[in-house]
Amino acid sequence: MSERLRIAITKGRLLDKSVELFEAVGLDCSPIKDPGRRLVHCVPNYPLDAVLAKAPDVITYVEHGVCDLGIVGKDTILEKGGSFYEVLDLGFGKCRFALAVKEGSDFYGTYKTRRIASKYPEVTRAFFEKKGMDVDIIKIEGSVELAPILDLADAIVDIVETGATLKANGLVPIEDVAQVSARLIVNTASMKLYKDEIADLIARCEGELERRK
Ligand SMILES: Nc1ncnc2c1ncn2[C@@H]1O[C@H](COP(=O)(O)OP(=O)(O)OP(=O)(O)O)[C@@H](O)[C@H]1O
Ligand SMILES: O=P(O)(O)OC[C@H]1O[C@H](OP(=O)(O)OP(=O)(O)O)[C@H](O)[C@@H]1O
Repeated sequence: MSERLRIAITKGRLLDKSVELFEAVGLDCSPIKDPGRRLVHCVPNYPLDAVLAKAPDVITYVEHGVCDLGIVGKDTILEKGGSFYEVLDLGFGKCRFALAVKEGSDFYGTYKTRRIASKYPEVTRAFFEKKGMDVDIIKIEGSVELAPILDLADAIVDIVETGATLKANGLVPIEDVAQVSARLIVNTASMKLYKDEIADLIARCEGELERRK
């Protein structure tokens, strides 16, 4: 009798593509496709329960072992960090972190300490530390593009997918910070305790990702 695993899946953008991948490898995800307000769903034909959570909480549940696996964006992993195995790049949820400024501004030309607004202060801090630049970082919770428009910041570090939001708000990306996509992560103890069960799910996903190439 194989153990019943529990996976935390990021709600929102990544949920549909996660369901698509699991259905492609034979898991019946019909309960998850119409979740309503229910947060825990059982996959009827595979020993897996799905927990629908906010991105940073996926990492928390996997790190604490209350979920054996998780699907979360590389952006959240870079921002929050943590102790778990990152076992697969799932190939969807593709976007990137970029440094962006108001069109026409000379970000690198000034000698004053620059102010950077971001929803991802740790990613921002690491990026500028690597460049040996001292910056002031202002944490913004969303719609980060407002910060340079309101002259709160000289630049932002934010997620860019199509570039439409930057363009619509008169901002331009001047440097890429990191590539982002959805990742499958695994609790370190679960990887040992449920090696065969986890290996089966990883192998199924790897096979499907190979077929998609
Ligand atoms: N254009 C995008 N904006 C934000 N996240 C994106 C985008 N494209 C892909 N992603 C990926 O989707 C994941 C979840 O995005 P989603 O919009 O569902 O939640 P969120 O914006 O991070 O959270 P919330 O807006 O609820 O605070 C992100 O962590 C990222 O990995
Ligand atoms: O390059 P684009 O295709 O325009 O996508 C990038 C935008 O998408 C996200 O906004 P969203 O409103 O989804 O999330 P937020 O609440 O974090 O701003 C992100 O914060 C950017 O603003």
